[in-house]
Amino acid sequence: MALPIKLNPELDFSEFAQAYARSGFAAVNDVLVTPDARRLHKAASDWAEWNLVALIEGQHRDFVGAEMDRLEPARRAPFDQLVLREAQSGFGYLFENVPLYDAGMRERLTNAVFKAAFELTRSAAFIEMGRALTGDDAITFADCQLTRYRPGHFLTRHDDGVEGKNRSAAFVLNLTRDWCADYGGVLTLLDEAGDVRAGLTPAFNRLTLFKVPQPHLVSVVSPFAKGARYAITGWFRRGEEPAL
Ligand SMILES: O=C(O)CCC(=O)C(=O)O
Ligand SMILES: [Fe+2]
Repeated sequence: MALPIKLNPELDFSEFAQAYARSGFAAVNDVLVTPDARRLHKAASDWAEWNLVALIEGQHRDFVGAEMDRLEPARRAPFDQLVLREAQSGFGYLFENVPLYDAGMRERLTNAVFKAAFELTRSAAFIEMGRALTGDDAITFADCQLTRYRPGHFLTRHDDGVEGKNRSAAFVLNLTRDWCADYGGVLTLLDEAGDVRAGLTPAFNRLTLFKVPQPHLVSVVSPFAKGARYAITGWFRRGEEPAL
């Protein structure tokens, strides 16, 4: 069992709650105790068993990331074409993940640090933080995944509103180091006209929270990005937690 991963006890959420109420989003720096954020970043950057997830012909698909990396270019190209076609036609994505919530709930997380991160998102302190930041006392639980975006990965415009999921707010606990906007992977919030309301460049140990539904995207990671964009992304949800 790894040590727990803890929220920074020095944070006062009230000023962020005001920003959230005013603009529908807020960014909280240093959200985790720093050594815990470092531990999580190290576990993610050492991890070799990522799923590659993509939307293909309207279906969510999961692949073994390491196997996809080993494909010869001629065999990989048709896959990439399908992924790009999806993005052209409206909604598409390509990135890697560890399904923290789905695997955690089934007790299938093998990595002790990821398990500690899952436990954090199950804790009363985490749900309390969601309530305090959003002002939504109806929040009862959170679900999430760990994600890695490498060059060429993206998530096109969508609003996170899914019938029956009761999502109050989306959160992105960013764990990316040594990044800048030029590298892409920017969480981009849009207005109704499609103009950019806010661009949140990946930053280590920063939590971004935004109201659902709200149009947003993760910009494509550039070919010259160094390293990868790591984040735990998920939702604070209302009501009864669905059975597995
Ligand atoms: O990683 C992010 O910044 C946002 C991810 C997102 O929008 C989603 O998973 O729905
Ligand atoms: Fe989203």
